[in-house]
Amino acid sequence: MIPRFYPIFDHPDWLRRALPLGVKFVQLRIKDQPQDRLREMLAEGRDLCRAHGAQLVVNDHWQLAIELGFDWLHLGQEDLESADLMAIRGAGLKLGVSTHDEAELDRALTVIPDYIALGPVWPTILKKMKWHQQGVEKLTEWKRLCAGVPLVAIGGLSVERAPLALAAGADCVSVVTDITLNADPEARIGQWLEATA
Ligand SMILES: Cc1ncc(COP(=O)(O)OP(=O)(O)O)c(N)n1
Ligand SMILES: Cc1nc(C(=O)O)sc1CCOP(=O)(O)O
Ligand SMILES: [Mg+2]
Repeated sequence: MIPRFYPIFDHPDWLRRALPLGVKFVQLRIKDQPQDRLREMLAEGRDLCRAHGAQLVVNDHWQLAIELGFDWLHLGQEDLESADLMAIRGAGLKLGVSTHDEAELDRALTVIPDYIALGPVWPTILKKMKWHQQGVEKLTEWKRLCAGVPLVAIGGLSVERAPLALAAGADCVSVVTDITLNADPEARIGQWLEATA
């Protein structure tokens, strides 16, 4: 089973702030960086997480996840199209997969993922998406359809909404802007840890 709290950050500097507070499962979601810089940032994140006994999930960059000896990878449906799943599994990577509708869930289940993410449960301001808001009822449905695969709720989560997502069936709650746009991110992470303990 994965930890219940799963923040996502776009720079290892965030890990320097979050890991000492007790975050144990975290994603680096880095877009639009040159390959060399990306490699440096991921390696830095890997070393920071190892030093704190935390698990780091790499978003998107499956070749670098293999090259840098990561344990976890997250792929969306489009990422799955081009990823070499044999190589990913051969490297021992655990795999999380995004889903937004039943066709995507069916596709995700074929790769025997280590978690499935459903989103956006609430509207998100982080990125433009085809889906507006899935609602917590869909988490309950997904929990049943996931047949034992851990379920991650993502999209518009906040400290206040996290208990609703967990009560509806999510095993884990994932979050970006409720932390990164907060005036006091460290204090907000503390509230998240308390709400998901
Ligand atoms: C935990 C988690 N869930 C969903 C996503 C989204 O992945 P994807 O659909 O590939 O979109 P991008 O994040 O790559 O823009 C995620 N990263 N993490
Ligand atoms: C990266 C991502 N993926 C989503 C999905 O539904 O697949 S929602 C999302 C953004 C999550 O950010 P916030 O917590 O700020 O809403
Ligand atoms: Mg992706």
